[in-house]
Amino acid sequence: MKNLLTIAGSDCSGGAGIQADLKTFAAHGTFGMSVIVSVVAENTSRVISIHDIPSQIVADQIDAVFEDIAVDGIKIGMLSGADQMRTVSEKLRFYRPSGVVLDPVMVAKGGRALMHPEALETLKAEMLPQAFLLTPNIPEAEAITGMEIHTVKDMEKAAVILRSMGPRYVLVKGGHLTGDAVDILYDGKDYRSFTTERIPTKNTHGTGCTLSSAIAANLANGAEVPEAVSAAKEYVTTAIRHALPIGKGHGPTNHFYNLYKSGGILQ
Ligand SMILES: Nc1ncnc2c1ncn2[C@@H]1O[C@H](COP(=O)(O)OP(=O)(O)OP(=O)(O)O)[C@@H](O)[C@H]1O
Ligand SMILES: Cc1ncc(CO)c(N)n1
Repeated sequence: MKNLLTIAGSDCSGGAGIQADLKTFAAHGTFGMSVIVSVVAENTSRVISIHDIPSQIVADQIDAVFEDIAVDGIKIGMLSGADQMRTVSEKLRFYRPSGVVLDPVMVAKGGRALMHPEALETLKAEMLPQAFLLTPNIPEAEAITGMEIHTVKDMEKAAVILRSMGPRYVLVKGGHLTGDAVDILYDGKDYRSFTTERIPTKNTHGTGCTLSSAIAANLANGAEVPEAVSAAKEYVTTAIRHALPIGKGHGPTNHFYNLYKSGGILQ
């Protein structure tokens, strides 16, 4: 069994962040571990408050994992500020894990910032060069590149700019456009698009976290990048199709349907 680590924020309502990542890891038959960078008091409707864990405790959590357990795959999600980014970046340079999937989380579905806007330059300088695969959604890709994205062609242009900032692969997610849900993967040479029909639902809390964790798990389980993305896209689509209508806002993705499908749950 492979060991997967998520470095991200905690969503107490269970739909996004660390909680979505650990559920996704388990559904992929991997052993999930977590380094909590921020505790977010949030639910399907709103973010109430954000408490950043002190940098030393973030660093200690990373040491605790790496000094003891082989890390086969890693996903990085919400990093609220420049301090958190510098701490994580320093530890990545020290431990040099391979296959870092970086989801540059900036804003929650309800609109509240999960990353301080002043940290954008640190994200670019410290984090992007360490990413094997970067998975921005449209607003994140716009913020990092400074360009507007309205079409799949724009997504391709943004992917080129993003890749020039360091990551080996870029996956621009099209969840925020209209029409089919199209994601674009760029490897420096070719584009590959991953397309599914848009599911008419408001229950999309945690889709990005689910997708990036599924990619990290698939990579650790031995898939090549296009196959890892393709299988993760299928995973998140199933998780959205069966998303749970719980809470008053954007309900969470459903990991259990994927488990039923894979035979991981016997009934
Ligand atoms: N309504 C939908 N139907 C089908 N697929 C969707 C839908 N919404 C998003 N997706 C897909 O879900 C994945 C996550 O994309 P999205 O753009 O929603 O990420 P995100 O905004 O980072 O999510 P998060 O809310 O976790 O921050 C992508 O593969 C995207 O194409
Ligand atoms: C902790 C956390 N990470 C990521 C997201 C984005 O979905 C969220 N809402 N909360």
